[in-house]
Amino acid sequence: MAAPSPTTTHHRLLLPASTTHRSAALAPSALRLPIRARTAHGARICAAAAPAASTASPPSSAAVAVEGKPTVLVAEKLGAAGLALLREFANVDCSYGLSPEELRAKISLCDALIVRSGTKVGRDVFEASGGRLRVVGRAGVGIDNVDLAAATEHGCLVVNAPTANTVAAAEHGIALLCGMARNIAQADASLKAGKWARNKYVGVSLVGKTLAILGFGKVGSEVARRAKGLGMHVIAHDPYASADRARAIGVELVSMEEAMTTADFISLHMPLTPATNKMLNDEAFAKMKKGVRIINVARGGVIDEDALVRALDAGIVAQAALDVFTKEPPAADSKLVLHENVTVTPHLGASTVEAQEGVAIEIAEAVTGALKGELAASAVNAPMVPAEVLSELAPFVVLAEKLGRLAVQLVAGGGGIKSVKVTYASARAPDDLDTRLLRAMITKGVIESISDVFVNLVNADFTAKQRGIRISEERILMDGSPETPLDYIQVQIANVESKFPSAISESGEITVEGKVKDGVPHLTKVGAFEVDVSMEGSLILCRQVDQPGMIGSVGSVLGEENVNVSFMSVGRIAPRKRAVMAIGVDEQPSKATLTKIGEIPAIEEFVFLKL
Ligand SMILES: NC(=O)c1ccc[n+]([C@@H]2O[C@H](COP(=O)([O-])OP(=O)(O)OC[C@H]3O[C@@H](n4cnc5c(N)ncnc54)[C@H](O)[C@@H]3O)[C@@H](O)[C@H]2O)c1
Ligand SMILES: O=C(O)[C@H](O)COP(=O)(O)O
Repeated sequence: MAAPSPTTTHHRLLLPASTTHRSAALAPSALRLPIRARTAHGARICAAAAPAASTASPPSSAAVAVEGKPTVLVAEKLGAAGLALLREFANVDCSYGLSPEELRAKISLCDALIVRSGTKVGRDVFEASGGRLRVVGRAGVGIDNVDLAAATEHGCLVVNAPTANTVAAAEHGIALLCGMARNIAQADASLKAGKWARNKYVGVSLVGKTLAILGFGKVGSEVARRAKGLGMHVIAHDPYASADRARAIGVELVSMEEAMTTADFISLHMPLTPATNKMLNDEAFAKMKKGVRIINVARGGVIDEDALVRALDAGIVAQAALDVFTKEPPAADSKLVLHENVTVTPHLGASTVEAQEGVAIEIAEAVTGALKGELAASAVNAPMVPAEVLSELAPFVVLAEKLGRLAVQLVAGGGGIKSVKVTYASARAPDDLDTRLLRAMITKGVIESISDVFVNLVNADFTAKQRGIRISEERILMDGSPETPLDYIQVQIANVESKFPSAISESGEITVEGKVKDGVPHLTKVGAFEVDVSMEGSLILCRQVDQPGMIGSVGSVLGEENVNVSFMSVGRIAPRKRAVMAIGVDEQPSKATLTKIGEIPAIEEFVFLKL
């Protein structure tokens, strides 16, 4: 029998560069998420080689880049405390005000990018990064300036800083509300222009008026609390908010219709999404009470700005106070900005000293954590797996990837895989076992073995779908203690031929099964044959006639080439019939040695696999 050529894999590290040894996969560091790719830290980092930043930039702080450290490009102003945190871990290149071309040119030298709302991180940026960019940190809440789909497709994690600027944005909303009601900005400008126009700037009172909050999230609820303190009647519309939470603040959740028709003031606090884009349009303004006043510290795009100008001109909207615009900065001749009944600020909602320090720390922690391979609590394009779940699943994560890699190496030809079925056997109730990470790792094991695509938790599902591979999951409820999350994991690949036909189960799929024993992943089943080998190093699977001396024959062929056998296990259907022998080896045997094994008369088929 001709020896099969050793199967090569494209395994890339899941682990930080400091834990590159294979056995480290079982160390606590293995808990770290497979976010980072291609260990960019091996790559040469030289900010000086990057194109010069625009003249608006401060001197590059990564001028003395340390080799082996990741590079973080900070493209917009970030608080000092955040920069200090970043510098402890990475080469930090502060290049503010880059043009899109400059950003594209620089990005292939960066492992992470930090932006605020002023930098568009589109598909072009991910494409230009050449796969090196692993994390985009949005130093703020709104992520509408980041192409999340493109980030996901490129396996790039996007994290934001969701909490640190909440109060600042709410305070700015209240400032705009009060300032608008009392014409503060207009009166200030008028007095400075030498006028004393007391009659012109008579305001309206807030007490007893109805404020409708659209988007009752973090900022919306903080605005509500403060508005209640001003004696306003506060209602809110948010299809996803809990009525209990609203009630606790003394706010009634209402329909969009009711909010539109009853409010004296409307304050916007929803994210910009396809669903909220131009939510306030001609139709919405037509429903509003004549003389309504609008505050927007959310995103300009949630208002149809031309429709707002029409509503202002028609007197439907008495006044508007706007911090955000569809296009920022807006055109110098913007009718909306120049409208006498409109008060504007240049996107200052998050701009307090305190909020910016907080945001900088929040995003620096999220980005460095992600670069270290940890799951970020503020990830916006990856499923969140709580730390305790991650900790107990750690050895199963390793097992899952190895089973995926093993199963795919058993496929004759490697391509043409359409369906992978994963079975999790556990004593836990289905809703008590989070399998997303395991599924991602099996996908990684399968796809990285047959392609050059890098797979991580961010892009696993997308990559499988893109390659037309359906990953289905099934649960088997076992008797026993739910203490251990899983008894075994089985991976099956259907409708393919195998280069080791004994791996095909009775139901016709390539089947491998594994368990974790003492924290170490073990292969426990191949096809219908039960084996038990630790999944380390490489593996030779032989199917032979069950007869004395087989272990010795194979062992001595390996011994002749000084290949160390780490484990050996024989699974058989019945004595003296067929058996499958699984042999773990520390070194890769040469082709000649594999040929010799194939020539042992009782050996009917065999395969060499990398784990
Ligand atoms: N001007 C600024 O500087 C500034 C500062 C912070 C936040 N923001 C903006 O404010 C937005 C809200 O921030 P947050 O921290 O409160 O976010 P959040 O996620 O806590 O709240 C957003 C709320 O909007 C709701 N929502 C979604 N779709 C909706 C719809 N169609 N109608 C009504 N409500 C809807 C969500 O259910 C959620 O409760 C951000 O997305 C950001 O764009 C602006
Ligand atoms: O979404 C946000 O967090 C705010 O709009 C703040 O944006 P900024 O970071 O550009 O000030």
